[in-house]
Amino acid sequence: MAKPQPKYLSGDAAAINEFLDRFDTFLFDCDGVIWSGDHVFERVPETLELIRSRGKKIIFVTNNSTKSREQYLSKFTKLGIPATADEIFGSAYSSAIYISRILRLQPPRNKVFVIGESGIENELRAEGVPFIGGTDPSFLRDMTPQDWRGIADGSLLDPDVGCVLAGLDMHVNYLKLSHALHYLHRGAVFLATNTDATFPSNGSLFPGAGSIGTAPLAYMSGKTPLALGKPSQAMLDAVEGRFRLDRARTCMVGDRLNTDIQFGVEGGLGGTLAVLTGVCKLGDWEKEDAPAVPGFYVDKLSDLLVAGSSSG
Ligand SMILES: O=C(O)[C@H](O)[C@H](O)COP(=O)(O)O
Ligand SMILES: [Mg+2]
Repeated sequence: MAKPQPKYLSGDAAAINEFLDRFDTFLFDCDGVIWSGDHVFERVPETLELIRSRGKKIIFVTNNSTKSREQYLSKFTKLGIPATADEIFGSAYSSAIYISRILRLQPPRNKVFVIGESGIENELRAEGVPFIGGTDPSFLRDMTPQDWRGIADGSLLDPDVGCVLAGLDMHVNYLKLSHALHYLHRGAVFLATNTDATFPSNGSLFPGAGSIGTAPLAYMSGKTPLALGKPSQAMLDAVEGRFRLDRARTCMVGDRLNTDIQFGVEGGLGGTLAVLTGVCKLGDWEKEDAPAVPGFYVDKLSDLLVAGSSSG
């Protein structure tokens, strides 16, 4: 059976108006759609304003765990993109609420060992979840003979660690991974904020969270983490619960087939829009092993601007 073909919208004002009229809520991915690093794609702020002016709800759903909602709000503000902290739902937040409200680790083994940046730490702190590792400077160094011995005999390990959470860590090293491995050996729950293989930034691709922490730890421990970012339906359920989404009137906009588009398709959302400014390239969805096919696609997000402020 022929694969469904996504509808190309760029340059077609009537089709874009019809597309926008189908949805009340737009879930926007960030890296590769809104920006690439600190570079905001052309006319993205106007495009978001157009969508708001048509009475649509906007929610930013990012797998990037390096920032908390508050830290993202600062980035949006710094880059001149109107947004509120309430509209931001990141994988660091998704992971923190999963740990505090669903996993509910019981003391004393309720501490999290973090492979990741301050975004995870800030969201865990906001949920009252204790943690170690992460950006702690005492982990940003080479292994010493004491480390080898102390990790092996457990004297350097914290007995209260009951979970290892792995995200995008720009400072990962042998010491952190060694601690994480030994906590997993001791039965700690293995979670990942997301498993993206690459990270789109500065117009190119860099190592992603999945390649930095999650995959190496899974390989060395023989364990598979529970991933809490897109395409995880646990994240969509959390977004739905938080924002009272009508899935049929909701569209996921993203640059990656095996996170954003798969998230929307498996979640039964009314639509998915692929944007070709990030990871996904034209026709990737036609490949035999494509994880999902978007309903629509555009070359860049601002192509939606031809619609104009009033519906068709
Ligand atoms: O490696 C990562 O964590 C991802 O590449 C990055 O987070 C993607 O973020 P998103 O496109 O979901 O905003
Ligand atoms: Mg993206």
